[in-house]
Amino acid sequence: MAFVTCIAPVNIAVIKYWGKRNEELILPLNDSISCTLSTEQMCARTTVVASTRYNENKFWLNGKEENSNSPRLINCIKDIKEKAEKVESEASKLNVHICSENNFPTAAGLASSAAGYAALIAGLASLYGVKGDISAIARKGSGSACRSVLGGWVRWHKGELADGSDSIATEIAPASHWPEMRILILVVNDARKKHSSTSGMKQSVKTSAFLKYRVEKIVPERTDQMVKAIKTKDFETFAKLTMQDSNQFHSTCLDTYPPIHYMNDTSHAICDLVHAYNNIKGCNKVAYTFDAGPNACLYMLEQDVPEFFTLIMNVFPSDLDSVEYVKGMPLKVSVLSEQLKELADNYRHNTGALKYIIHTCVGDGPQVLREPHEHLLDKDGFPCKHS
Ligand SMILES: Nc1ncnc2c1ncn2[C@@H]1O[C@H](COP(=O)(O)OP(=O)(O)OP(=O)(O)O)[C@@H](O)[C@H]1O
Ligand SMILES: C[C@@](O)(CCOP(=O)(O)OP(=O)(O)O)CC(=O)O
Repeated sequence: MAFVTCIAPVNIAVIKYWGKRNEELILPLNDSISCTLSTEQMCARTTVVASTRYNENKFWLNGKEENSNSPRLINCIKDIKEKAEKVESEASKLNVHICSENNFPTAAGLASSAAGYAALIAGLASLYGVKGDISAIARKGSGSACRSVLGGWVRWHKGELADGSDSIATEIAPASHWPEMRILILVVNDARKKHSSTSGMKQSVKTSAFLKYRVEKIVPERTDQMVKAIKTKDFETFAKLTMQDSNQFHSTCLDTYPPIHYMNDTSHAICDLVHAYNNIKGCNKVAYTFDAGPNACLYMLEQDVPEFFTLIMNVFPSDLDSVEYVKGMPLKVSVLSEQLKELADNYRHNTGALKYIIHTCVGDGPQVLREPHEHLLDKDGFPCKHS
């Protein structure tokens, strides 16, 4: 029995995917662009094993057995096996046991499905010796997952073909291209969200005329501008486009009937604080973006992190000790100017408005882990006691 364990990253879109033209093949209405986050802080870890001894596929997620017959999982396994047959992989004829864990909240609008399906498909591809593009298969698990099979800055092309074979992800620039880029995730709520992205976007496609306008008129131009801003490392433009696109995505949700609200009062307060801070600094130093949940993902350059982090700590005080409140890469505090102290006083929230903060950076795509102790399945193919 060959075991493969793979870790895969989260990605956060700066041009959002919202709306499908084909539900089954998961084909989007528009191109989208994302940044892959480092797996050092947030990742899905998945172990896969194939054996003649298994009479069915099995799947465990975060220690609990899940349905292994969901159409998305079945489609992904079928597609990767078809590719594996072409390279005459013997293992591809067998059933598989899959065990996965996320080291961050699942289904809370922090892209767990993206990291999870990327880890699964990258793991199966390694098990079966499949080479070449795997983004089109990951896409069938969850649309945004196709962007997590690559590192750095990634574009998911909507594609034109009816079979979806050209709806794939490609790299705009590797993680090393913009090494100063940092990401602060402000976790407002890490509970499972009420409206899934899948059902939310379906309702938007059905009812929002604004979505049609966004897809036809706004995104094509904005995507080109975003590619240029990333390639030239133009933070000012990158930040403006990122915030505008997040706002437009959430406006589309509001234009959906019945309306969908993913952001809450704390999320809106974070937007206001970012704009007030940028205003004081005289340029865009920080950009926010929100996925299908209230949690803020803030992009900024390394040199600006200490000051903005100090401002956040003043605006959103916490009872937690610093290890619990601030996770990920180390963070330094700095001295605030009188003007920023006044800003903090004006925006101060009650203790506990933010649950915690994750500090991370741009990272690479999925990686296969070689050490046996890193597997989540034991020698018989069942979850290890510690997992
Ligand atoms: N590690 C994983 N392996 C396989 N599937 C996973 C994994 N993590 C999450 N999923 C699947 O993704 C579902 C959650 O997806 P959902 O889109 O609701 O939330 P999210 O991905 O965290 O948020 P969003 O896509 O809005 O950022 C889970 O219920 C599960 O089916
Ligand atoms: C708001 C988003 O995060 C939506 C992600 O949607 P999903 O990829 O989770 O949806 P499905 O394809 O139905 O699985 C924006 C984005 O990541 O581009």
